[in-house]
Amino acid sequence: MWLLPRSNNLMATESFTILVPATSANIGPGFDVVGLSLSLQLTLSVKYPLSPPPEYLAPVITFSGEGADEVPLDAYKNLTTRVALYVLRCHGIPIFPSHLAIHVENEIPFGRGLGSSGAAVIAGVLLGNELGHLNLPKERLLDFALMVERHPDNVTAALIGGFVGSYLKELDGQASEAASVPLSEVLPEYPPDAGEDWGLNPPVPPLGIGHYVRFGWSENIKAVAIIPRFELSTAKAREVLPTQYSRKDVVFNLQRLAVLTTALGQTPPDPDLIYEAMKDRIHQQYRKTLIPGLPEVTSSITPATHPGLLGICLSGAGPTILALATHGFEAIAEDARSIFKKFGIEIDWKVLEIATGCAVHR
Ligand SMILES: Nc1ncnc2c1ncn2[C@@H]1O[C@H](COP(=O)(O)OP(=O)(O)OP(=O)(O)O)[C@@H](O)[C@H]1O
Ligand SMILES: N[C@@H](CCO)C(=O)O
Repeated sequence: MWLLPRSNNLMATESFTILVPATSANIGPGFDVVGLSLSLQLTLSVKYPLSPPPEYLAPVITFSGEGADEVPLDAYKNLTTRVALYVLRCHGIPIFPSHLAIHVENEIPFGRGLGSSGAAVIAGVLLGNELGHLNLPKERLLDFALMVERHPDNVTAALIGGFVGSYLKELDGQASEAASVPLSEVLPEYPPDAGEDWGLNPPVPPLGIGHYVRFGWSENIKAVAIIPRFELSTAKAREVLPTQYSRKDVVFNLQRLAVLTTALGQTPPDPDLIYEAMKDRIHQQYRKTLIPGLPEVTSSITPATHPGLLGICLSGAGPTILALATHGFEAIAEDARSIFKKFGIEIDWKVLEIATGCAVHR
């Protein structure tokens, strides 16, 4: 019988790749309700030895692409690994495997309304699920994601893929108490050598927080992402929103959203129906103070002036503008560039496909 030398055993590694798409939330009237997965990816390549050397080594993260110059590489500060640790700790696993190496390649710009944080959260939930061999179903993965990112639109679309609508279940007393724990407690920044307190009693998510459905999507429709070269945090873009709305404005959005969820699945898509159905009165008008040029871009670029355009709106919390179109992409984007330029804002633009949801490859 041949025995493998010990050094070969040390080389045996567990490795897998996690892929999560960008997302655009709201699509006009569906504030905190609908999301669309887009063909920009967050990719994690994960590796660790099956028989590590005896001395524990904390995870090493390397990062390339969008956000590389600002993202924390300490696993106890990085959003993705903190979420993974939260999932592990909820299952009684206090630490990452020793000698864990994670390389991140990121195409999703930070703080632009393209779901970078939602993708990071879903990547973290999937990472925890894989490292802990937890085998959690999608519904449970969503519960964990919703404990961290409390609006369901981005994370659900990143998890499920396509054009997705979701709602949060009203929770009973005890469950809603667990779900209302401050984020700082869900994701404490425990240093690797904290010793005694590994925080093994984090608030476990209540079961079945989020519920979703995927709508149809006409394959002729592409998304033009017009991306201003500045960041706007979701937190800041939510602070400017009112806490109460008039019945008129709520009905305005509900009417449009009801039409939009079916209209975007029809072939050929109808620009007259969709352009009006992508208008909003719940969030965009309040965010214009943070995004100079927003109303000018959304009102000047129409199906009449730009053949191929179906509708135009703020992507997520902004500042990216999302134009849905069947053709004429360059004219839409370049005219948006000229308008933004008048407000001193430079942009980049990309034509994106509607993507499938997240995936794990072993
Ligand atoms: N891949 C990542 N790894 C770690 N942290 C990330 C990653 N992507 C985003 N983040 C964190 O999320 C922050 C951006 O989140 P924010 O919610 O403000 O914007 P967004 O998710 O890009 O936009 P929106 O939610 O409107 O689509 C970044 O500044 C960074 O702290
Ligand atoms: N629905 C959220 C999306 C942010 O990612 C918002 O508009 O604030």
